[in-house]
Amino acid sequence: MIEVRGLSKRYGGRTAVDRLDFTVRPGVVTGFLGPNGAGKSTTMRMILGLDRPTAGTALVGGRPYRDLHAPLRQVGALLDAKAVHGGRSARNHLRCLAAANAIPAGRVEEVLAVVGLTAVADRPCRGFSLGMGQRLGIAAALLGDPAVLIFDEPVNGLDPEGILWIRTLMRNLAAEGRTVFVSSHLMAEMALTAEHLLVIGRGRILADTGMREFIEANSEHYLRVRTPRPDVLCPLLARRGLRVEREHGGAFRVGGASAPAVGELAARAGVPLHELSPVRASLEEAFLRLTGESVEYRTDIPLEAA
Ligand SMILES: Nc1ncnc2c1ncn2[C@@H]1O[C@H](COP(=O)(O)OP(=O)(O)OP(=O)(O)O)[C@@H](O)[C@H]1O
Repeated sequence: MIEVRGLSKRYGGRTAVDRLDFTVRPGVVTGFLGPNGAGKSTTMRMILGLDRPTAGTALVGGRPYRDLHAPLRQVGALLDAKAVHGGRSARNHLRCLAAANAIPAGRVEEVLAVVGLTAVADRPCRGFSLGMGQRLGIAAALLGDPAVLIFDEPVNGLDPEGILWIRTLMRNLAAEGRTVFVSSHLMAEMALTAEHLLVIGRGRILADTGMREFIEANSEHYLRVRTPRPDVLCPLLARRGLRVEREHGGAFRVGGASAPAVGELAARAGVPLHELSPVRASLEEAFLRLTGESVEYRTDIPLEAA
């Protein structure tokens, strides 16, 4: 379990993390989602004792990180996969970490097998691809068989096979009863991986909710309607209490009605329809709406044109 209370971090006059309160529970993958610069890495670094909070506390298994007796056995983290000495082999890198943390050498072979690096374990890490580097970072995180795992943007730059592998691994680790806390700025990826969701924007928590609840609350259904006679159809729909909004490109967005109902209404009024399609707003749109005010670096391109 990770417990964060009133956690804040200021850099000079700038607040990176602003009085965060949340709990990350075991047994599920918890996604930590926010746009660039939202404060995800800073929060994770404070949980891991790498940054000192300006205020508040972060506890791992009931203690601050610096008070853990055998940190690598209690919490494993993937922060920066490139933080490995390039001349060293994967096996040697993991053996050094194991020796420094009183972890049996046999565990190195186990984690190499889990991440699929056994065949290349004696090659120097400098020749590793991005995906292999991520796998090595994850092997190091798993080395102490910890109950808590923290992954900062683990799928960044990976190919679809690597993404699928990490997603499955995280879900399996959670199914074993571990606490799995993973950051991302990609809503669609999180929707496939996490069961619980923490959304952060400008250092503040914007949502702390089950993924299913988030999807249900934010997956808006509507119909996209195109007609050469909007002057007839739109007032007809509005009179029935339906929400009608004009979209870019001349189509209309109709909420609160089924496609057959709108089709029959149009037919009875003799209005031709050029399009009548059910649409489900993407989770990415819901995420952008939620964090829209908190994005640090924005362009002024409207959502639908982007
Ligand atoms: N060492 C530092 N000194 C000054 N400002 C910092 C430092 N580290 C982070 N910041 C600032 O704190 C804010 C939060 O940064 P952080 O890296 O935690 O965000 P993030 O959500 O992890 O973003 P990203 O997805 O881009 O990694 C940003 O405005 C960043 O510029």
